[in-house]
Amino acid sequence: METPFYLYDTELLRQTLESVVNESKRYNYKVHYAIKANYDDRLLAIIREYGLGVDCASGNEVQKAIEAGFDPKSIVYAGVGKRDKELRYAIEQEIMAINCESIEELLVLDAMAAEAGRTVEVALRVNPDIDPKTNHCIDTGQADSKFGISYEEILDNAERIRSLKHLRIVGVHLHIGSQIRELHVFENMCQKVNVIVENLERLGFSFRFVDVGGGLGINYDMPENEPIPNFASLFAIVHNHLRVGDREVHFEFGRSIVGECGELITRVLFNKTTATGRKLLIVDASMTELIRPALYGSYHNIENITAETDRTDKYTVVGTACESTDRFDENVSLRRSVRGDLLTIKSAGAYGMSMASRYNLHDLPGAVYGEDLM
Ligand SMILES: Cc1ncc(COP(=O)(O)O)c(C=O)c1O
Ligand SMILES: N[C@@H](CCCC[NH3+])C(=O)O
Repeated sequence: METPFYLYDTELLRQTLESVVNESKRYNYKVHYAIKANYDDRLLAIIREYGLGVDCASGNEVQKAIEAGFDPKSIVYAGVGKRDKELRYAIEQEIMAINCESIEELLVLDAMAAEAGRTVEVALRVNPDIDPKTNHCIDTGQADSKFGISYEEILDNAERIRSLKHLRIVGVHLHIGSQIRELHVFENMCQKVNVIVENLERLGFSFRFVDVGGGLGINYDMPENEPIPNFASLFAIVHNHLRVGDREVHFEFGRSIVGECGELITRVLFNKTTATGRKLLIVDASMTELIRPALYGSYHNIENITAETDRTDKYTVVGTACESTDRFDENVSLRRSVRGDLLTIKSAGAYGMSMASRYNLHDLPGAVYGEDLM
């Protein structure tokens, strides 16, 4: 296989899915997979075997999930800016719920549902105003965020929302952010959700489910120490703090399902030293295969997997794209690396391939699956 390529440990994916399914069963929680994290066909086929639903962020993602064999009734669709054709497609497919993120979207959807002669099941995506203590680039539930409708705006419009004849408001949805490692944040989230749900039900809403989103973080620093994320702890927090009544509880995990099972394999092209003395290791991958370091300053653990020496050097690992932020890490200690060596960039299964681009007309990377190597 030509480098760079993604290598997926399908056995680890299966173990991760087993863990999330077994832990969620204890409380009867329903788990959706956030397909934006990685929509590779082979991975989707495995995820489907474990009975997860799908959380989508575009009409094309809904279509992909349906083509991959997921039951439309197990698909939810959120997004601040759904185009008319995407809303119409979701109505047609009769998915589990369209998660609306503005009052205007609710009004437009109601009119479209009327036109289609349907009643559409909807969840209100609430912005709970919570600091998820993660990288600010990937938080989604603070007051000023573009995501969700503020609780106050829902209260002000409660009557109007309830009067929409072609929508059945069946759920409350929220997602406070991604790569959350401080799990106590979810405790605050549950307390806010309790107030929101109970007050809205007092106003006459009746919710079949509460969807608390995804966000469970993975261990980018030391992936070997924690290959499977701690679903049990998150579920226990939600169990202890969310007042559920007879409502279903749904989750939407992306990174925690596929993050650790993928790595990006890249080859060293050149060594060079800048005039300031910085040792650059130029590899054949770039931000076009894995944009997270360039986009958010995110850290991924890197290792030289073919070096023949144990002596190390400090490198700045940079990619081939014509952008100065195209670097994977700075001042990283690696076994002494020469042209032709292979490096692995770890924990790249989520938001790696799915965010790849063809900038500089780069080819998209291929994929290799562990189960084919046995
Ligand atoms: C609405 C929604 N649900 C689920 C997810 C999945 O999040 P994560 O990959 O952090 O589990 C995201 C992405 O952050 C999202 O925006
Ligand atoms: N793509 C992001 C997270 C955003 C997830 C979707 N809201 C990442 O790589 O961390």
